[in-house]
Amino acid sequence: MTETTKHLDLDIYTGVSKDSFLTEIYPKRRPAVLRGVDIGPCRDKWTVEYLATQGITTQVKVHVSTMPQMDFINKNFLYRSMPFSDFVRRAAEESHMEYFIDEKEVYYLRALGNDPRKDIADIHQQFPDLAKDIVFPDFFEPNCFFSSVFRIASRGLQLWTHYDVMDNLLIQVSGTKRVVLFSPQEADKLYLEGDKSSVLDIDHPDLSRYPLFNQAVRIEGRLQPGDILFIPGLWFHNVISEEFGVAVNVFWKNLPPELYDHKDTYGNKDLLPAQRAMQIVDGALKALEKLPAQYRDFYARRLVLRIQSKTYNKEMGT
Ligand SMILES: O=C(O)CCC(=O)C(=O)O
Ligand SMILES: [Fe+2]
Repeated sequence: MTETTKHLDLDIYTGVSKDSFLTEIYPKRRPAVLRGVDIGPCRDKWTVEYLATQGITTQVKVHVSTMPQMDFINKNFLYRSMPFSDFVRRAAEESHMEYFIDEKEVYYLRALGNDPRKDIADIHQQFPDLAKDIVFPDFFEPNCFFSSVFRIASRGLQLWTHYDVMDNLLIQVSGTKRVVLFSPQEADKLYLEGDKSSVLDIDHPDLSRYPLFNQAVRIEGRLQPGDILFIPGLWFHNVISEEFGVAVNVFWKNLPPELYDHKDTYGNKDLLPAQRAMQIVDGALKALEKLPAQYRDFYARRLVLRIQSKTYNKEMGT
């Protein structure tokens, strides 16, 4: 980290009830750690030994990486399928007798639906016995529920900075995690490729390639077992599992249902009006191609100014 990095601590709230969440925390639309909320018996029950007795016949598709920092640009990971019980054992061990790439490889599970193209991840469907051990906070209307996703990581694993479109409660059941978040308003400093930031090493960014990165305000904290991290939709997050860790996150549709893409099984496809706007911008860029470079540059700047003056939310300072 260089000196120019602006860093804030994540807010931590204790004694959170449905009422205090909805009146004091949720309306701020800022990430927050909720500490001490009842998450059910999973906290004590979900040891490696116990989890490894579950899901012997349930196949999971996992990321297998040679390096803890997963790289979606140079693809230093593979996808492999294995029984859930084997996966848990492997993710919890430091060195493997059986491996795909090398004995020190690390693993990450982001659970999927039964048919990943059509079905949405829901631990009640894929892991009904384990689902009995976890209680989701009743902070949103049950009919807004979208998915519940097992996230299990080897020690050291770092998930790249990305955003999801729905509001999210990330329930950390075991293991500690370092989380870094950036406001959606920092998007222009994050060098996005779709929903991900191409800056993989957020602690030592290559400033010759990503000169603005350290100007983004980072909000940082550490999740402990039992903590719940509220991640408002569009907030960027980067996660390092400091230990083998088990988490479940719950996405819900916090906006009217017709705004969401019905083909989205992950909770990360852009909202329909945003998709349409991006297609229209692509059309505008195509139209500008007919102009010589100097003119294209000028009208592109005018377009940017027009978009900024008509849409940027001036009240939302970071
Ligand atoms: O904790 C993790 O493994 C990643 C969490 C995440 O990306 C999410 O809940 O959306
Ligand atoms: Fe996410």
